[in-house]
Amino acid sequence: TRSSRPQRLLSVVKKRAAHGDPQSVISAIDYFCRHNEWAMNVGDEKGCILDSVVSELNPERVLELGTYCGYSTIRIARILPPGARLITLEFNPDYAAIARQVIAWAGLEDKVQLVEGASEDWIPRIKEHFGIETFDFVFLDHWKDRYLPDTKLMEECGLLRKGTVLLADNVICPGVPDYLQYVRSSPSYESYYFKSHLEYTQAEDGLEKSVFLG
Ligand SMILES: O=C(NCCCCCn1ccnc1)c1cc(-c2ccc(F)cc2)cc(O)c1O
Ligand SMILES: [Mg+2]
Repeated sequence: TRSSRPQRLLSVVKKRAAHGDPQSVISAIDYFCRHNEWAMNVGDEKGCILDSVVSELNPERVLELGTYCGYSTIRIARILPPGARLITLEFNPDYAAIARQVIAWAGLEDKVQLVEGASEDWIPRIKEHFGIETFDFVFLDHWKDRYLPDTKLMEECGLLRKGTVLLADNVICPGVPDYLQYVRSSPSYESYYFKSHLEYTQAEDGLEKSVFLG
C-alpha cells in the first residue's frame, strides 16, 4: 500500500539532510512541503517567529502539545540552552514513530522526550512522572478544540507559573476562537498576536503569544 505523508517526509529527511544537523533537517522538510507535498508543520515563516520567542525566553523546561513529524520539536530543541528539556506529547502512534526518527536524525534525542497518548491523560501526570514543577514555555499545536481545555487543565495542575509563555499555532487557520477569546479576555494572561501565514501558503494564519500572570 501507498506510504503515508509522514513516511515520505522521513525519507526526504534521510535523503536530503545531514545526520546531526538540525538546520538541514528543517530546510529539507520545508523544501519538500513547499515544492512537493504540503504538510502541517509550523513551517519556515511561523517557524522564525517561534525561534525568536524561544531564543528571547531561553526556557529550561518546555512542553509541546502535538509533535506530528517533529519539525517544531527540532526547531525548538536546536536553540535550547544546555541541560534544557523538551517534553512533546503526540496522540497518533504513527506520527510519533516518524517523529522519533526525525528527532534522532537531527541528533536532538538527548534534549527531547516524546510521550505518546492523550494530552488530557498526560497533563495531570507530568509533575510526578517527569519530576517537573512548572514549564517556562508551552507550544500548542495539537487538536484545535483541545487548546482551551488543556490550558485550563495546565492551570489547574499547577504547571504554569508567573511568566510562563504559551505560544499557540493556527489561531486563524484552522482557528481556535474559544482559546483566543479566553487568553485575550482573562486577567490571568497578557496576549499578543503575531500575524503570519498558514505554512507554505499565502492564507492568513498567526501565532498567539500569551504570558501567564499567575
Ligand atoms: O490539525 C492540526 N494539527 C493537529 C494534528 C493532530 C494532533 C494530534 N494530537 C497530538 C497531541 N494530541 C492530539 C493542524 C492543521 C492544519 C491545517 C490547516 C489548513 C488545512 F486546510 C488543513 C489543516 C495546520 C496546522 O498547522 C495544524 O497544526
Ligand atoms: Mg499547526
